[in-house]
Parts: sequence; structure tokens; C-alpha cells
Amino acid sequence: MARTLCRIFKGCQSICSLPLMKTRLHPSASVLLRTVCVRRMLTLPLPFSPKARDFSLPNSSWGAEMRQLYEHYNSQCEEEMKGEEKQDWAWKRLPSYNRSLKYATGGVYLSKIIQSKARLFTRNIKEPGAAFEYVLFVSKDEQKCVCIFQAGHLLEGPPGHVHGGAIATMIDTVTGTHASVLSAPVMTANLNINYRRPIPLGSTVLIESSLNKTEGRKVLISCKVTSTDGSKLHTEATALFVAINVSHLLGG
Ligand SMILES: CCCCCCCC/C=C\CCCCCCCC(=O)SCCNC(=O)CCNC(=O)[C@H](O)C(C)(C)COP(=O)(O)OP(=O)(O)OC[C@H]1O[C@@H](n2cnc3c(N)ncnc32)[C@H](O)[C@@H]1OP(=O)(O)O
Repeated sequence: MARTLCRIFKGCQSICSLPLMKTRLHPSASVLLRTVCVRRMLTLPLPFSPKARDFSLPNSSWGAEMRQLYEHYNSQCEEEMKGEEKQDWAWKRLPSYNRSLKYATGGVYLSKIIQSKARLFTRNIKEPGAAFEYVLFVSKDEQKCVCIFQAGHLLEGPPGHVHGGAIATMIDTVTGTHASVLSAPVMTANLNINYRRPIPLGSTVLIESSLNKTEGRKVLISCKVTSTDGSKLHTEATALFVAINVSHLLGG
């Protein structure tokens, strides 16, 4: 019991630093959060044992194109020996969980408060391949992010094609994750989308996100969705993200 209580307090302390997420808290929010945490933790089932499943790893629903592209980018994620010289990685794969906060350091505690039953909806459909299958890679200098996306049958809009809202969801997810990597936790302030050509259901496409500029708390990003060989432009978008304190999500 003493060990469990010790873990609770350690967890609450780590929320207020959240080093991996570059999360910023107002001092007043941190005091409030510690108080709320301790009260709420004592009523939660213990012990906490987050078993993180990384949804961006290959599964049986991935088609040949998705797998090939995954291998292509994944092979550039590790150090390679080219001749005598050791090459640095060019891309880094971003793991993807079904909750945004839970698997960040200390985030399990905050997650219990903010979203006790909520799940990230792109990772909330049980049948593999039925909806959003995707994996993100970020470039070494973090200026670019690429996502390989395979759209499942539950995402139908126009017959045989992907729903515009599902495309917007993926653009928001890719650009939002990219902005979070570049900055801190962010929220979408503005998203402009031009739909150029429909995306066939079941197909694999590339979603590429590039940093336009950062301006204080604002991160401006542009994005395009293309066929995997780059020959067909499906969608173009620009997005504005604003860095937030986690207290913003607590109604602070
Ligand atoms: C804790 C999060 C953890 C995340 C972990 C990430 C890891 C990755 C994990 C999983 C991947 C999933 C990734 C999904 C990503 C999806 C993200 C979403 O879909 S978010 C939902 C939809 N968005 C909303 O509901 C926002 C609602 N709006 C607001 O809450 C506020 O308006 C907010 C935060 C956007 C700004 O409010 P203010 O009070 O903080 O700041 P103000 O002063 O209003 O704006 C700051 C600057 O931005 C400009 N601005 C704000 N909104 C603008 C707009 N619509 N157009 C143009 N400029 C705007 C302002 O003019 C100001 O600019 P000047 O500093 O004066 O130059």
C-alpha cells in the first residue's frame, strides 16, 4: 500500500513536468492539478498498468503498397553503414497509441481526469483495416512529416471513395502531430482544405506535411495528399495550430 501511494505521488509530480511532451503548466494550474490528482487517484482502480499498443506497426490488413512504403521509410530510421561512413537516420517513426495523453510520462494520471473513457477516435475501431490504417514518420530536422494512409471500407463517403471528413481527420491528425513535435501540445485553430481528386476506398496514399513558419505560439503548416507515386494530387491543405497549456483542456 505504501508503495502504491508513493507511485501516485510520483505520478502527480511527473504530470507537473511532463518532460516528454514539452507540456507547459501555469503554476496555479499545477497546484490545482496536484490537489485534483490526489483526490481522484484515491478512487481509481490500482495499480495502473498501461499496456501501450503501438497502432502504427504493420498488421495483417496492410496491403502490399502500405507495407512497401513502410519498409522504405522504416529502413531509413536506423543508422546505416554506407561504405566506410556511418550515416545518420533520415526519418523517425512516431509511435501511435489509442489515447493522446495516457502513454506520455505521467500522462496516465492526467488522462484519468480529462478523458476517463475517451479514446483517440482514429485508433478506436477494433477491426484491423476497417477504417484508419496509418503510420507517421518525421524527418531528422523535423521540418517534414510523412504519413502512409490506407483508407478502409468504413470511411466511405461518395460511393467507392473516401469521405471528405475522414480525409480532413487524417490531415488534422498528421499536421497536428507534426505541430506537436515541433512545438508543444497544440490545438487546431484553422484548417483550410481543397479537395482536388477523390481518393478510392481501400487505396493507400501519402500525406505530407511541411512547416511553413512558427510565430510565437502559432505553428503554420501546409499539407498535401497524393497517390503513392506522387503523380496524382488528391488534396491540399493549410493549417494553423496554437500551442496550449494543458490547463486549457481543464477549462482553465
Ligand atoms: C494536451 C494535448 C496533447 C496532445 C499530444 C499530441 C501527441 C500526438 C497524439 C495524438 C495525435 C492526434 C493529433 C490530433 C490533432 C488534432 C487537434 C485537434 O483537432 S484540436 C480540436 C479542434 N480545435 C479546437 O477545438 C480549438 C478550439 N479553439 C481554442 O481552443 C482556442 O481558440 C485556441 C487554443 C486555438 C486559441 O486560443 P487562445 O486563447 O489560446 O489564443 P488566442 O489568443 O485566441 O490565439 C493565439 C494566436 O492565434 C491566432 N488565432 C487563433 N485562432 C485563429 C484562427 N482561427 N485563425 C487565425 N488566427 C487565429 C490569434 O489571433 C493569436 O494570434 P497573435 O498571437 O495575436 O498573433
